[in-house]
Amino acid sequence: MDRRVIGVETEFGLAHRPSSGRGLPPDELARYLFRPVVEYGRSSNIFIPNGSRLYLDVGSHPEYATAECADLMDLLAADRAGEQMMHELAVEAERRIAADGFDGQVYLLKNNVDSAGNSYGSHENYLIPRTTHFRRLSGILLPFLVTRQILVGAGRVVPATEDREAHYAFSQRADHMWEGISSATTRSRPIVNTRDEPHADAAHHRRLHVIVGDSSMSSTTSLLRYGSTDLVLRMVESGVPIGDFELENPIGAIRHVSHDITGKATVRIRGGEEMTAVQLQRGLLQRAKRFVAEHGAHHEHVDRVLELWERTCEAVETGDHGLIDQDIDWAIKKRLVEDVAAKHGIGWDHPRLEQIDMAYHDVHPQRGLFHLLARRGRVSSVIDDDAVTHAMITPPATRAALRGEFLSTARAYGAEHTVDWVHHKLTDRPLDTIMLKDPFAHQDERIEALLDTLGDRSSQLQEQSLRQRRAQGVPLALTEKYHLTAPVHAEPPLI
Ligand SMILES: Nc1ncnc2c1ncn2[C@@H]1O[C@H](COP(=O)(O)OP(=O)(O)OP(=O)(O)O)[C@@H](O)[C@H]1O
Ligand SMILES: [Mg+2]
Repeated sequence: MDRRVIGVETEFGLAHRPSSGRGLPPDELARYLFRPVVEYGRSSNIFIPNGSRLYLDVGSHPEYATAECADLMDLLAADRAGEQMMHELAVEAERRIAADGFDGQVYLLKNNVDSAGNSYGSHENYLIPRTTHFRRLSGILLPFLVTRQILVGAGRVVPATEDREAHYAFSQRADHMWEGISSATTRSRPIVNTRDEPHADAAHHRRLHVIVGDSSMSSTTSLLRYGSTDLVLRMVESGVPIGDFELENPIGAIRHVSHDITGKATVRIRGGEEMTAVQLQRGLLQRAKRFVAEHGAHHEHVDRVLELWERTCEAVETGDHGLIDQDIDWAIKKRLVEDVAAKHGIGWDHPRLEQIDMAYHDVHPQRGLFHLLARRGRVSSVIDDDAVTHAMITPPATRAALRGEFLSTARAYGAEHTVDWVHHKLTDRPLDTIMLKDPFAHQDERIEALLDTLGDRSSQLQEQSLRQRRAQGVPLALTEKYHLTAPVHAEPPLI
């Protein structure tokens, strides 16, 4: 596929720490957090003007699903916009909690395990052609994903268990995966989910749902994560020979690899050969480089992706993690934790280090340790703050742009409406439900015509500036794009 849309869903960890006593129970806290969302959309499961979805499931992990993005930089900005959005909701929740006579701070963590060992996800969605041979896809994709954690894992301080000392692992999610490929997401936690819900024209496309990833704090890590996976998919789709890396036991392998930070752990390829994760990744990287040399780069960041991929393999292989400790989440956090351990003369089993691990993922721009390192210039970045602010209120140039425009316009006119990834409906015109099955199409005459039924948009709608939107008194992502300049149904003139 020449172009691909990608979207990422992130579930966040949530906690309340009052100055004394126990915090609010998780479900109550989640309800506080989502109150502005419910006030905005009368539901805790809504689409918002930047084209994304905010969602509170039965549990208490708020979820943000980015809009479908056709450009990697848009995806990274949309992902970071979700963090910023969650932060603004947390600030508002703290204010409301205080107004109700409680105190304490609200913590939102972009990680994948809480202190009780529960896991929550960061799911990737890739548009793929329906013609992709699923057996071939899984034969290459599974080994890639099982070992991808050495490139883009978020790192984890693992406390001691009966049979293992405390140590540092590549991944947060690895221990929580139970199956290679399956159609269930929650019960069996597969690495790749095959539920067939393409949110596109089912005759031509599928949506590949990757469940295995750790959430990324570093945008450089994100670039490598989505960029390398996209390249592997392109190779599969184009049918070039990639070699046989199929694993004998993917679930055994994913844990084994995660817990050996030396990178020496081997996995068995079906048929007998043993390989380290680095050897396997290097094998795929060599093929990806050859593929790019032969077919050309399909976007401007391909060289950077390949360079990061290579450098990270090198760092794991040589043990010289300094090569990537500004770029790759597990290595950035490992260095941070090691610095603290050295300063205080404590070992991996010290609870303080688990706290540092958690605090790395705190989305609070002042309190979070990743953000602290960013302010000190200790980590690299591939997107800037303005792009993130922009992405909070602006959909990417895909079908999401139509979704955002539809929502913002209907809201300005006070017209009841419903949208999802594909459907657009004004409640009082149910027969005109519009389906947008092409995720790339960001213009559509049917949407324009439907919105025209609401009024003369060019004379009646005024777009709000960023400053005006910030002054609306709600989290930025939930502000109105348009202001209605004149009443729509004017009184009939008096004769
Ligand atoms: N055609 C598509 N191809 C790839 N990704 C898509 C496509 N359409 C939408 N997406 C992305 O897929 C994700 C869907 O998120 P959503 O949480 O709604 O789905 P889900 O995980 O299947 O549902 P749930 O979380 O309710 O189980 C979003 O990030 C969105 O941008
Ligand atoms: Mg989801």
